[in-house]
Amino acid sequence: METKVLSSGVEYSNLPANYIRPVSDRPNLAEVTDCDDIPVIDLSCTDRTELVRRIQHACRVFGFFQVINHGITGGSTEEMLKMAREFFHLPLDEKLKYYSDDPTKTMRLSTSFNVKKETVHNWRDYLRLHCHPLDKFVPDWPSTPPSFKDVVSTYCTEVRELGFRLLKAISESLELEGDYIEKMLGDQEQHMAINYYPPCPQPDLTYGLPAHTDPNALTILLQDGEVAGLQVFKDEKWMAVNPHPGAFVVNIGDQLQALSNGRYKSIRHRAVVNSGKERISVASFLCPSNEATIIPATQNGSSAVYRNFTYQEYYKKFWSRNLDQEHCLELFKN
Ligand SMILES: O=C(O)CCC(=O)C(=O)O
Ligand SMILES: [Fe+2]
Repeated sequence: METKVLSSGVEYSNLPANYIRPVSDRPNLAEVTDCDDIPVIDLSCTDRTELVRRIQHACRVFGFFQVINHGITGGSTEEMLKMAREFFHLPLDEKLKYYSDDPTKTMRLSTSFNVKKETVHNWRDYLRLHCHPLDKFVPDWPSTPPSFKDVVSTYCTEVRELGFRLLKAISESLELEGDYIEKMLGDQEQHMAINYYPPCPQPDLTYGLPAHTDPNALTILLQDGEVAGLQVFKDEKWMAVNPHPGAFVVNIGDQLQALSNGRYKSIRHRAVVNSGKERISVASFLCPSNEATIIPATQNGSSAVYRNFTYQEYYKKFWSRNLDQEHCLELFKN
């Protein structure tokens, strides 16, 4: 690769060899169907029982859902996407000040997934930020574009609040006390991945992000309103989750799969790229505190599917592997 990141201004007419997947591991875009049935849940629903029932159904059957009327204004999400776009359009030298391939860094621009470990790269750049507590991390965030810190920290605060509302409803949907999950996860960390997928000369040969599950507790994804790319694995098929106006895509991460004792699933998903348009997505991850012990909530005398573990232990294992290996939770089974 000529430069460390893809968003360097270089236009590629062919996919560089180190992005080409083997034939057995390509996206088969012609076989992907549109997913019309990922639940769209209206959070302004005043019938709590009904709302919790919908969330329960979505988590059990899909592990994924979308939320609308979630209380975050369109202005805030538009600003967030605009900031993301402006950041990746900065001159290369300006961006490279933030570059690192060390996954332990709390703020870094990087590319692909884990450049030091992987053999085939992914057609993605990303800016990864730790976001909680904000006053600890914001000073280190990019100072260009000038309003980046303000816009992104406002967005982070709003998303965190939304995440806690969702965790409460998810707790209730598991027939646990409303604050059960929050208590178990401790002082939750919040990380953000601002993903930038440039137009790709041969999108059928590579991925933006290959199939993976999210290692954290809950993910709240803001998708580009115009350009699709997210796909979920459902009923043995890949399905496209096309952008829904004003919606966030929410998914259960590995920690909620473990905490729910496997009742809710952390579903495999991936991002594909396209030849015509850049795509942006902003993933906000709520993560247990490092010291939190994840204990499966068994029900009616059932036995625990997973052993107890700390998030620190899990996260270390997750980052030591490749993204496309078996589900990391398999290694924590009883
Ligand atoms: O870009 C997307 O739609 C998916 C991003 C994602 O799955 C992630 O950042 O973990
Ligand atoms: Fe993900």
